[in-house]
Amino acid sequence: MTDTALPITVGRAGGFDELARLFEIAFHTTLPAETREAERSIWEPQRSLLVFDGADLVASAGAYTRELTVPGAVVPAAHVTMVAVLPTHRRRGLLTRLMRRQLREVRDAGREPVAVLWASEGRIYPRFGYGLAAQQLAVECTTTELRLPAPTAAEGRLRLDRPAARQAELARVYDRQRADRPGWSDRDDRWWRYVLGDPADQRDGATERRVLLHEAPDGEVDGYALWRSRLSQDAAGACGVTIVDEVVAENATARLALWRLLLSLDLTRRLSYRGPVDDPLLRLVNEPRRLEPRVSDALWVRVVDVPAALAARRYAAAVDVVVEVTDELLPENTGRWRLTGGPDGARCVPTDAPADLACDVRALGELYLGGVGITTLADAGRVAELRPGALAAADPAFSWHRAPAGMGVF
Ligand SMILES: CC(=O)SCCNC(=O)CCNC(=O)[C@H](O)C(C)(C)COP(=O)(O)OP(=O)(O)OC[C@H]1O[C@@H](n2cnc3c(N)ncnc32)[C@H](O)[C@@H]1OP(=O)(O)O
Repeated sequence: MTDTALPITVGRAGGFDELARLFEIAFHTTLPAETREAERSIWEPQRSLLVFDGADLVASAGAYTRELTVPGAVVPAAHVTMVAVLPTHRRRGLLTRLMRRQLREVRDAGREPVAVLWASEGRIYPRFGYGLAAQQLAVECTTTELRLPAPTAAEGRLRLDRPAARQAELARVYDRQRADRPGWSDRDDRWWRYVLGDPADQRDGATERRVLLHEAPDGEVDGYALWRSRLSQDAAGACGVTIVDEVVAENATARLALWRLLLSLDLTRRLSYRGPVDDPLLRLVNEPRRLEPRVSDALWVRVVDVPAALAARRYAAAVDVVVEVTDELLPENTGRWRLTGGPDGARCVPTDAPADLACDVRALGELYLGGVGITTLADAGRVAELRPGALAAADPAFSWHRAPAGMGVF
């Protein structure tokens, strides 16, 4: 059943509290005051699409205006968020209408070639052309079984501080790394305040968040970790958990020093951490299986403008391929596109030439950050090879030297 009776309206400044109420019901939660203020601080009312039934807000879909690192480039990307439909109004097509409207607006504005999101459930977004572009490694492990290599001689030093006091240094390290980390989003001052905000009502019995900084021998900060801990006791004594939210290191020395401390904190026995699927931690510890890594979903990418998106990223090897794309929601994307390029740049133009490969727009989203091979998608029946050899030729070009990773749910 499709509910076309209720109109879609645009959010207004001052309207956050009714959105918060919808969010609380749809996500089975309460937003205590501090968290609510943090969410309000980043909300963009003009990008908030809302559906009212009488006076009641019953559905929403929003977006943040941010940049996303993609292989070899940084592109504007609609960061889709706050998607919720009231239980009394679900499965009537409201989300479908909101997604169509949102994609149409992003496309027509012509500024953002892709949209990106973290999904609460993986089955919601493929029908709207979103592909799972980045996975993450979830680590919940016992640290006492793990050993790291000895530090190198000129290691630098570690310092502890309050994250907010070090925002400028964290931003510098993050920005230097961001350029080559597909899936990371930019953080302006407002976003840094949000990321470092650490509302007391969200700590779930753990400490406030701390920052561990690594300083190179010349005193420059070249790595940091945001972490907190939660102490607990069992019959044998203290068995706290170290909860690591973010590790950003500019070199192997800094990374090793940070992890050596995080994995060996007194009174802790366990670690909780989310990282990229190619996280160097897997290569640092002496017993990788003891990290008990689990792969789960991270970023979903929706290619909104096929030629603009494909031309915006870089390719690891020379590529010259004609792709036949289908897109039910944004028909301008449907057609044959010739992509040429390589590590220094790319072009993507419409063509009448025969296609080498065929796929839907969701598969393009999956491929976009270089997190999965075209051959893998072909093996899953999601990309068709129309010219023998086309897959093997295109596969190395679409890959990237770093696995994509999402940096924080938005
Ligand atoms: C980026 C983010 O914000 S992610 C957060 C998403 N929000 C949530 O998870 C909050 C709780 N859930 C909800 O608010 C709603 O159930 C939503 C937003 C997921 C779905 O909204 P609805 O208005 O019910 O979706 P809509 O009616 O348009 O459904 C479209 C289709 O998707 C299917 N679908 C929608 N949500 C789900 C789901 N969670 N699981 C399985 N199928 C789903 C519907 O069955 C329907 O399929 P059909 O066309 O074959 O009948």
